[in-house]
Amino acid sequence: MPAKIPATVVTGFLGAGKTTLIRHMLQNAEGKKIALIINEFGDLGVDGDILKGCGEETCTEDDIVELSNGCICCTVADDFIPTMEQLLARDDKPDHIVIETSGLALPQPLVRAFNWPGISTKVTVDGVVTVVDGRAVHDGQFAHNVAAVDAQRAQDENLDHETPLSELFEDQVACADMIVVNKTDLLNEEEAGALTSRLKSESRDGVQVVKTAMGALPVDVLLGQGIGAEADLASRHEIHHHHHHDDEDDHDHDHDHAHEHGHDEFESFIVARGEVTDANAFAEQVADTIRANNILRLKGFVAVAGKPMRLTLQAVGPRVDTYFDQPFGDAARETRLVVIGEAGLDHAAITAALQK
Ligand SMILES: Nc1nc2c(ncn2[C@@H]2O[C@H](COP(=O)(O)OP(=O)(O)OP(=O)(O)O)[C@@H](O)[C@H]2O)c(=O)[nH]1
Repeated sequence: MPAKIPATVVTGFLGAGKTTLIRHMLQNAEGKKIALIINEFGDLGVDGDILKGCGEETCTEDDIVELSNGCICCTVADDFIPTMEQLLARDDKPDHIVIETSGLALPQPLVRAFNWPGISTKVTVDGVVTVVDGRAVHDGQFAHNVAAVDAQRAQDENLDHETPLSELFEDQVACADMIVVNKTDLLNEEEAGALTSRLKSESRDGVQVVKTAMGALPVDVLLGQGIGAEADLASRHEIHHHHHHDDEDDHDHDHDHAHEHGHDEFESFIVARGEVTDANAFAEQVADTIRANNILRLKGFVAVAGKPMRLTLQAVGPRVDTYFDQPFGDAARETRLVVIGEAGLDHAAITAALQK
């Protein structure tokens, strides 16, 4: 059976920076063929035009599909599923599918749609990325232009118009596998750090919170999370429960000290080593290293003593997946891992921890 095509769901309020982030991703796709499904919201197809205008080989007009029948979570069966089926029936299959939801759709019903027969065997949810307007959320407004969000809500009778924005926001956070705090150019270092800690405490365990401006995140950080969110719906509460975070003082302790004002840079480096004796123990060792060093992604191949096959290792946050993929053949039996994180990673400590 061919491998399932990974699909990333990008959610976040109007104006949070979803289109900006996706555009940056398409322009830096590094040869990945990405198909986009955009859920425009009864408007002029602006996002689609912006993205089609990006002029990259990797995003021809054919690769962009627009849904315009309103809120994606209300029209899953009529609109989203057929669109997805068409995309999957093409000869020229994408390497990755990115779905931009209109700002108000709850991601949960969309994720659930991936369990649909005919879809579930071909696609899997790679991860849900929630983009937040750092400035607006810090200020307790959630969106830059609250009036515009309200107007958007009023346009669609399918949408519940009563739920406060704060609760919709919490639903988006609860469903996220990665939270992108965008617009850090409008926050100072301390504000960005406080917001990051707050979002970490409000999201599920292991969810990554990354800061950026103009959505400028490496494709490797955004895509390839391999979460399989459709199988894990129960943990993504749709119904909002109030959590009390009265531990304001704690914020100082897990404060993320940004190394510079404005947006963070990312870096990656390679750690090589010889064979490992025990695959499971090594996976634990990798998870510990990730936790101790704030690593976003770690992936590569591992040589395990006595095994002719190489072990593929993929980690997103502390979640480490491994599988034997193919024989080493004539290739050197060595372990090579790529470590990705925000700039300032402790190369020496990480290398030592992985070479132990
Ligand atoms: N200052 C600042 N502005 C940004 C940043 N990212 C995006 N913007 C601007 O914010 C506005 C909204 O960005 P979009 O990417 O269109 O936001 P969106 O989430 O796609 O919004 P909709 O498609 O309208 O739901 C645009 O004018 C962007 O140029 C950022 O990091 N900093």
